[in-house]
Amino acid sequence: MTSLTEQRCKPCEGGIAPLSLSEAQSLMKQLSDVWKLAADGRSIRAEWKFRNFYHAMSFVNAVAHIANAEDHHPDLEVGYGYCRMTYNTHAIGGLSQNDFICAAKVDALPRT
Ligand SMILES: C[C@H](O)[C@H](O)[C@H]1CNC2=NC(N)=NC(=O)C2=N1
Repeated sequence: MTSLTEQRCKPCEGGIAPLSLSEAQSLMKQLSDVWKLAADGRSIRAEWKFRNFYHAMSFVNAVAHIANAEDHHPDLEVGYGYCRMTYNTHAIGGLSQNDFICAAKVDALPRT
């Protein structure tokens, strides 16, 4: 199995089925415990705490780099000392492999 961090997102503009709940549950095993699968299986969500605003923004900038490189973009809430992040694939109204690839790459970022 190729690890998620070694995979690249594929452009998605619809036309594929979202991952089933059991497919999503299986991919969750490759992510860190910070990621939670929504009860409806349509998104994944994580929250981190940081020392201050600057550290949160530094993390979010690294996430922006991943989003740009993969052309797949999280929904973000960021403020003093925290960041909350949701991935889903808007084009299909649910989860795709792209969401898990990006979440794994976020997991691999250094944390300060
Ligand atoms: C072609 C390109 O992959 C799409 O426009 C992308 C861009 N980023 C995206 N990000 C997310 N989260 N969902 C999408 O459906 C999506 N679509």
